[in-house]
Amino acid sequence: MTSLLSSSSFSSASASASARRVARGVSPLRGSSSARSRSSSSRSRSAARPLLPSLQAIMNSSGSGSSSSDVLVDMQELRDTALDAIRTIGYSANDAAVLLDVMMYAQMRGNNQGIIKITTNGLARNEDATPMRVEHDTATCARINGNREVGMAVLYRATEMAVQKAKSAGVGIVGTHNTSTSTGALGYYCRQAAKQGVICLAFAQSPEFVAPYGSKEALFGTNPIAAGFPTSDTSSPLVMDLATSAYALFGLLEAKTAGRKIPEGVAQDAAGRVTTDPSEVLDGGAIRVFDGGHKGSSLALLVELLGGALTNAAIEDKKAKKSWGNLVVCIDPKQLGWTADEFQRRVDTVCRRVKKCEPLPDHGEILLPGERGDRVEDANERAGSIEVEANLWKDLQDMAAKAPPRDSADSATAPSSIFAASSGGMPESNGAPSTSRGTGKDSWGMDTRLVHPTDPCDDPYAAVAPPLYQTATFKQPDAVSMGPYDYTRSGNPTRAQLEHHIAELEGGDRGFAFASGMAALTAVTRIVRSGETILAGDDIYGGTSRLLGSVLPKQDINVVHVVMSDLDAVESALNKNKVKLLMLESPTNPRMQVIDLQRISAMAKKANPDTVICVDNSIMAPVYQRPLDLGADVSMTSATKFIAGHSDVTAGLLTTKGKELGDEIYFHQNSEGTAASPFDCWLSIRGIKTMKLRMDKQSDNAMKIARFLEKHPLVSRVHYPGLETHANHDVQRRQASGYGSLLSFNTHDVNASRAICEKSKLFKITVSFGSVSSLISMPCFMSHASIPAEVRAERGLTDDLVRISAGIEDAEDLIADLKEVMDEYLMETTGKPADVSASRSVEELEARESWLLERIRELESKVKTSN
Ligand SMILES: N[C@@H](CCSC[C@H](N)C(=O)O)C(=O)O
Repeated sequence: MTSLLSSSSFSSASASASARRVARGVSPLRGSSSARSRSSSSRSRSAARPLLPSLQAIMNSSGSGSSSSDVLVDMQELRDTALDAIRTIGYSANDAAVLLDVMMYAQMRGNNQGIIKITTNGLARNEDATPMRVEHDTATCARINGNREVGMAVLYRATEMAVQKAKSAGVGIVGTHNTSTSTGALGYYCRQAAKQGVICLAFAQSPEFVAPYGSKEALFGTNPIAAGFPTSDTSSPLVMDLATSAYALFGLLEAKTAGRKIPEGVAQDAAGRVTTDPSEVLDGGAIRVFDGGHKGSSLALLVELLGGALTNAAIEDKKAKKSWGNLVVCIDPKQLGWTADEFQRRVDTVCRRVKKCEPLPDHGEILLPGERGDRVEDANERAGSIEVEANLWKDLQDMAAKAPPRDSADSATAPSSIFAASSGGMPESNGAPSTSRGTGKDSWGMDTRLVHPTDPCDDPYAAVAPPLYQTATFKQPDAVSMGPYDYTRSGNPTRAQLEHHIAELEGGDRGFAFASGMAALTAVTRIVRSGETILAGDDIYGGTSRLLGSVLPKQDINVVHVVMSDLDAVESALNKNKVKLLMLESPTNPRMQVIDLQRISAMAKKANPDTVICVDNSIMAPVYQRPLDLGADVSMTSATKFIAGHSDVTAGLLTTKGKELGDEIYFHQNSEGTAASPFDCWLSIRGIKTMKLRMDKQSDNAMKIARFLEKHPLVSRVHYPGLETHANHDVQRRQASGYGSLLSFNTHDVNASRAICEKSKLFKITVSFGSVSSLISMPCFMSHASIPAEVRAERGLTDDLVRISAGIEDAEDLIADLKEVMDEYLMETTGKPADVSASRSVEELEARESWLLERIRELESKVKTSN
């Protein structure tokens, strides 16, 4: 999948093309170079006053401190090594690719925001990070809570969203807050956006280092502003990127480390006197604004307001609060009446005129903003290699050597899209509910669409809460003609309201409400005739497994199971069998495998265009995933779960594409009397309105629980698509916009699992999921008990598996509840407290060992930082 922002001129493809021009490997360089002088000072150790951890780390970066030379590194090798090094920090393949792309932009241009961040702890992952969340979203604006995720990934996402909004609504304004790591060179984001044909402005607010004009006190960050303008050379927009400070913070740190002075007039000491001693600046002094006057101060204030006040970032005590903000503004020039070409030509004209201005006698060529960096980048690209400071390169290689083996996803050195669907290079069918919209009803976001369904019943009293038509029959106009409804089995206005709403939410042609999820799935199987074949996964809900294994074979329907996460196996099963119905779940119930819905749907249609693809979407629901957009023909969401949300309804909703399929499903719903009751529909209509609020909270809780479980010695494996360690974490990020409330885990000890379920106080032992209350179950004895034991064993579904559906309680209470029970069990069975490893199986010990190694790495990096 190509990202909206991934068309960088130094993407891995172009880098590898140039890389072919030089021999792989490194060679020492002689003589000086700007790259060398930029990086050499970072080798020295120095005890700076504690600043931001990443900046402190830069000062402490490894190396001998003796003289060294730069080395010439093949570009592709640098990218590969840097990517591996980033992976050791624990980022997902996609995040790692984003970070690499942002830093390589700087590295290639000789800017100090490059890969040194990797080896100097500048990308340290935050322990408390949870997935960033779009917490406010309209057609033109959005605000992202970075949830302490890495700054570059958050700003990347914000830029994607701003571009999308600008393309669909003319303007896109996206703010971010709650990140406290560097966003790298701001120009990167503006360039990527401008390559998409929009004007982009970016503002980054950061902690207190710069004094307002006339003041002693540091209040502003270096507060850069960047802008990108599309030009007629679409691969090379005009990009400007300027700090509003007179001197870069990094430069100050470098000067201190190297024992150098800083230029006169760029900074002041604690008393506000101009100083050239970097230590005095760092010791209670401040950097000055770039012009040392009120204009620079006004621009720094502008960034503080746009990047901080507007975005919900910290605006006081910023160093301690660690919530920095960014704002991205994208404007489609078409909004001012230009075609793309016309505007680009106008930008060219202005730039040409600037370039042609007669220089002052003592001034050489007039350069446009970014032109010097462009030239360095071009030269590096042409050479296919780049100078890297020797110690930095060694540190990077040492880190990379510890990277786990790559799988195919890890090999991508250009980022794929993160979450939001985009029109610029991402397939239209991305199943994550779109965050970019135009105007009008079709353009509304999910929160709005949940609350404002179209009313197909045209209620004469315009009741805000739709009426409940609790009636079995409807009086007819006369004995020989029929009104819109006659009998509730055949149709009911309350049901019609729900059916219409689910079709709107899933993006289908027709919706149906059934008495249960199983009734809905059974109706779908009615399209399969005797002798035809259904292909299904092997990790599937027990009820579906029973339908496929014990009901349909009685009608001579063939059922083939395949490991759905194995795409080769799926392809071969699709080619070997003429599949009439393909039944998928993603994530799967109960082991939370993520299935690539888009790829499998495409494979199925290629093998047989008549195959009907049905996805059980109950775990994600349309709030997080829209299977029809990913190529499915039918989507089923159990209304018992998140839709109704309060464990008080049993119902199942189907959405179909196309008239023929819809008519056939309706025929069976009516003929077999499997529709949902009006009251269940009414409760579901009511539940839908708060669904996203609930699901977001439940997902946050699930993530926190998953992270807790991951580290508990009683747990051998956690299955949750939100964890970076999940095999298909990236597929989940691509096809869905959340991770959901459901997770499962193994203990390899049925008694331990039982104790957890039975002794916890806040988790109710029940089947089902999606309730406001947290639920816990042992699938093999409960939801999946109908699958024969030998089939479960064959599928690797073990008795010790525990499934949790996180509710909306306080995460801290839920975790404390689990912790108490789990620690107690360990104590009782091993006589040792929870943090002492009990006698365990080889697999458990291996899992424990990797966890311990990970902890050691973390501690080592902390020690390195505080040295
Ligand atoms: N006794 C029921 C089990 C229902 S499980 C409900 C739900 N879909 C889940 O996954 O928990 C049965 O036999 O079907």
